Parts: sequence; structure tokens; C-alpha cells
Amino acid sequence: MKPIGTPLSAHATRVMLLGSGELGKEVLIALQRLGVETIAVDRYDNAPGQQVAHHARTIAMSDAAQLRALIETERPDLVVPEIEAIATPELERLEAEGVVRVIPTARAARLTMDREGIRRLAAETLGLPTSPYRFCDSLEELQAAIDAGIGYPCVVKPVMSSSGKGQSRLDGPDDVRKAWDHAMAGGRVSHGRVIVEGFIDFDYEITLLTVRALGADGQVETHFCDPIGHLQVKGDYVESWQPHPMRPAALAEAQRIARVVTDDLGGQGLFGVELFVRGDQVWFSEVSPRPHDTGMVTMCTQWQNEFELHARAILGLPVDTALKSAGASAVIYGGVEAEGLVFDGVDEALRVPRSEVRLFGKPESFERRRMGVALVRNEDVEKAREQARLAASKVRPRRP
Ligand SMILES: Nc1ncnc2c1ncn2[C@@H]1O[C@H](COP(=O)(O)OP(=O)(O)OP(=O)(O)O)[C@@H](O)[C@H]1O
Ligand SMILES: NCC(=O)N[C@@H]1O[C@H](COP(=O)([O-])[O-])[C@@H](O)[C@H]1O
Ligand SMILES: [Mg+2]
Repeated sequence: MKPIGTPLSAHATRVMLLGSGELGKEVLIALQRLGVETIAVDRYDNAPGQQVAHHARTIAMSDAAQLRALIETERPDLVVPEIEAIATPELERLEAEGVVRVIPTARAARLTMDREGIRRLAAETLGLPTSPYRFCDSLEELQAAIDAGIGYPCVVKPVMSSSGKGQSRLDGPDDVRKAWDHAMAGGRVSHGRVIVEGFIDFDYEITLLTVRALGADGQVETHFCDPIGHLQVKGDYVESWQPHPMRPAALAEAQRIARVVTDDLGGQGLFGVELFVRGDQVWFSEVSPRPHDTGMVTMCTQWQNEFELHARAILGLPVDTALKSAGASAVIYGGVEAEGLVFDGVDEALRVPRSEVRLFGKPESFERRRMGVALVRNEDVEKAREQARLAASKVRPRRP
């Protein structure tokens, strides 16, 4: 591998994050610890990662011309997408021209930014089990897809969205118009297309963090972290814990699915493979070719957390996915719409034994914007969850 240079010198190893939220912030910290020069890009100023990187840049990342101009000016060694809403076709062109290496690959970033790309790949090309689904461009098409076999309950999501934005569950015909309107209002990029999925009545859902990293022989090896269980409310994660106990057959099937999809996406880095499980049956839901929000729990449960694993893997360094202790995370939402929040009760939260708190430093808060997370280690996962919830509840954001 290429040696790591000194930041801010002629031989610096320079990495650009496209998206600098809470997940990017931790990747940037991990990179800085390895002596990498970092460039944090986001759509607004003072994004969490911009507060810790060497350089901060604010552009519309979904604008191809702005993205190309920035990459051509900065000439980073690696470009690391941190969110979905990026002009990924332009990244593919820049990669093909040899201007830059995209993590894990520009194709993976393009396929996963759009639910249609990754779903058709997983179900139709790779033959992986998924919920039944259809893509629709109008309310009429949506109704027809449900009537023709998807049925109720089902889930409607904009093809480009994340953290549950624009997503709803439909229990009957009365919900169809509401779901369509909600999807049209909630997508990240305005796009009149949705996916409708049959509802999977799972026992539990997990994120299987999967790392593609170079072994001593220079070949890519796949490593799995222990399964992360999580709880989602309105399509957004509110709690996660690790390890989630699984029967051996279900775990083997989960790892098989994760390997098939990450082998196809290729490149080096960490992936968050989202899976639904009932008994020994496992369904692929989606995959992030980057650290996953539910994986924030690894900041207290693994020797190398998911951000350090990503940083190591992309630099060609060895990784270790071993668990350190069981633990849990619980989300701290803004609760109010305001700028420059203040947080009461951090001291009370940190009095919960073996707890930690991360406040992301987002300049602006919305009611359901994730502003921080509480982490608690405990060998008893149920106790860890209870205490993480307790610690999170002690942190009280308010207007200044
Ligand atoms: N077909 C389905 N059947 C049952 N539950 C579902 C289905 N699709 C989604 N869900 C529930 O909604 C959650 C969010 O869905 P999904 O991961 O597709 O949304 P997202 O907006 O991409 O979220 P994120 O960006 O946080 O991963 C899932 O974790 C699951 O709890
Ligand atoms: N599920 C994806 C996810 O959690 N992504 C994380 O949230 C940030 C956006 O937050 P914001 O919407 O509050 O700006 C992203 O930058 C990323 O760190
Ligand atoms: Mg998801």
C-alpha cells in the first residue's frame, strides 16, 4: 500500500468525505488519528464533520458540475460518500477518467442511492430473498400495484430517501393517497417515483456490518461484526444493541446474503447490510456502502468501531471486528425547531454507569432531527438497552 504522508504537507494522504454528518464526523476522527489530511464536504456550513476536519467545503453535492469542480480542485486520494444524495453518475465518470478513487466504488454509491438500483440488483440479478415490491410513478400505478398482488399491509417509500423520510405503512385502501402525498413531500431529491413493498412480519431486524479489507496477501477478505439488533420508529432508528442473539442457521444465512451483495458491490470499506429475520428465514432489505446509523453502538461495543473499521479498510490497513463488550445506543432527538440548541442534563446522563454521550453539534435542530446518541456498555443486552434509554432521556435539548 501507498505510505501515509504528513497532513498539510506535499505528500499528505488526502481523503474527502461527501457528507459530514454524525457518521462522517467519526470517520474523519478515525482518519485524523491515522495521520490523514481530511476534507469535509456538506450541503450546509458547520456540519458535524466540518468541525473536526482539516478543511471544510460547502456545496450542493447533488449538482454534478459543483461536485466535479471541487474534486478537480482538491484532488483527494480517496472520495468517501457519506450520504445517498450525491451526483453519483458524475462520480462514476470521475472514477472512469482516473481522477479519483471512490469508496467502495462509484457504482456501489450509484446503485445504493436509489432504492430501485439496489433492489433490482439484490432480487433480480443476485437472486436474494426480499419483500415483494413494485416501482410506481403515480397514485394510480401505486393503487394498481397493491391490487395486483402486493396487498396490505405494505410500505411505501420514495426511491431516494433515507432515515424513513417520506415512508409510510398502509393498512388498507384509505391509506394509499396519504402515503403517496407523504412520499412526494418527503424524498431527499424531488422525484415522482416510489417503491411499494409487501410488509414482512419479522421477529427482529438486524444490521450486519460487513467489512471488505485487504489481507496480508493483498487480496480482499470479508469480515463480519456481531449482529446489531435495532428498533425503528417511523422508519428511523431509535435504539440499537450488539450482539443480537441469532440461531446459527439464521446467522449463516444472514452472512451468506451479506457476502453475496458486498462481493457484487466490491471495493474496500465497511457496509451496513439490513436484514429482516423470522425463525431461520432471512430477507435482504437494503445496504449502505458506508457506516450505518445503527452501528453507532460499536463506539462502545467493539475494539475497532465501525468508523475505525471503515477508515482502516479504505486505506488498505488490517481490521479486527471482535466484540469488546455487549452494549446499546439510544437516539437523542432535537425535540424543537431551533438554532444553536443547549443541552441540559448531560451530567445526569453520564451518571448512568458505563455510559457515554455523543452530541453531534448540528447547528440547527428539528423536532425529529438526530442531535446526539447515548451509549451504554453492559454484558446484559436488555439492561444495556434500558440504561441507554435512561441516559438518552436525561439529555434535554432546548432553545438557548
Ligand atoms: N417491507 C417492509 N416490511 C416490514 N418493515 C419494513 C419494510 N420496509 C421497511 N420497514 C421498516 O422500516 C425501516 C426503515 O426502512 P428502510 O431501511 O427501507 O428506510 P430508510 O429510509 O432507508 O432508512 P435508513 O436510511 O435509516 O436505513 C426498516 O428498518 C423496517 O423497520
Ligand atoms: N440513515 C442515514 C443516516 O443516519 N445518515 C447520517 O445522518 C446525517 C444526516 O443527518 P441530517 O438529516 O440531520 O442532516 C448524514 O450525514 C449521516 O451522518
Ligand atoms: Mg434502512
